[in-house]
Amino acid sequence: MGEPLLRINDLVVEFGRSRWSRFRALDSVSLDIHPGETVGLVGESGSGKTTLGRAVLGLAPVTAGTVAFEGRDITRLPRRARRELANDIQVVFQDPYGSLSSTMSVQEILTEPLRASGIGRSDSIQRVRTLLDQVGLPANSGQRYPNEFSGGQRQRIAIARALAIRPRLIVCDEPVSALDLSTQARVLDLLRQIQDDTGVAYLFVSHDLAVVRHLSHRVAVMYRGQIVESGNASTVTRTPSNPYTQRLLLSSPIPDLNRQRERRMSRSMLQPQSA
Ligand SMILES: Nc1ncnc2c1ncn2[C@@H]1O[C@H](COP(=O)(O)OP(=O)(O)OP(=O)(O)O)[C@@H](O)[C@H]1O
Repeated sequence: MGEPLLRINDLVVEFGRSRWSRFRALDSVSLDIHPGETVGLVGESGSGKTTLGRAVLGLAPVTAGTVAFEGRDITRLPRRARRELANDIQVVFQDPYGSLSSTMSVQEILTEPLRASGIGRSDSIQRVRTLLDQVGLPANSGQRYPNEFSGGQRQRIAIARALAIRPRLIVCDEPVSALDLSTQARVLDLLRQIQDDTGVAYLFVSHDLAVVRHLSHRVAVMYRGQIVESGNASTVTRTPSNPYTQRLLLSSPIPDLNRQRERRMSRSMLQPQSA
């Protein structure tokens, strides 16, 4: 494997002002992500997954360690350099309802990052068309507003926005956990399709081992701010060696999302797919 796209090295994040109230949310975390790779990050609530994603985005108070993107230290970038980095690193959040402005049309939502990166009006219009097509939304979606779409469709809009300026890495923080199972599977398939087409890498945060297995090449398991196990996605999610991962697996047995979806579809005999 060549050079990693992202290298997280011995990262420490602490919250709290005083020495006595300080809480270590990340404790010497190291993780690499390679171009075009999906690394799933699992762990129970409070284990530090979101904090790690936020640290990559420059949104967490890093006490020690480094985050490097394509070999460049991005741990503590000044605001302007961080804004420029948004061309390369984007994010998709969990909540497809709260993460999109309700007063902006889809066209405006998708044009905003294009304009911010200096892309002209006619190129933007063309790019929005391509993005809508890429995420499987109708061509006339641009004139509509987020509240006119379902949760799955909104998440497609959020994915289109993240893709707008062709990032190399997307931090996906629980991007499907607000969606029902069959919609989850379709959005995950979309993320994989986009990765095949564009070579984007994902840091995929989820508490759900089934979701992570569905999409990831490698999986890292977090427990109390540390990565306790990492490796090939199938090995970690089927035959984990760490006792904590084994407990996690027992507490959330993994259904096969595709098989569930097939069962559901054969039951409902192909209702229109709106997600
Ligand atoms: N801004 C903050 N100030 C203080 N503590 C915080 C802050 N953000 C996170 N924490 C703490 O850091 C720990 C890790 O939180 P984090 O949100 O990263 O966990 P998580 O694994 O993503 O959990 P969940 O699956 O519930 O989202 C938790 O104990 C949390 O309370």
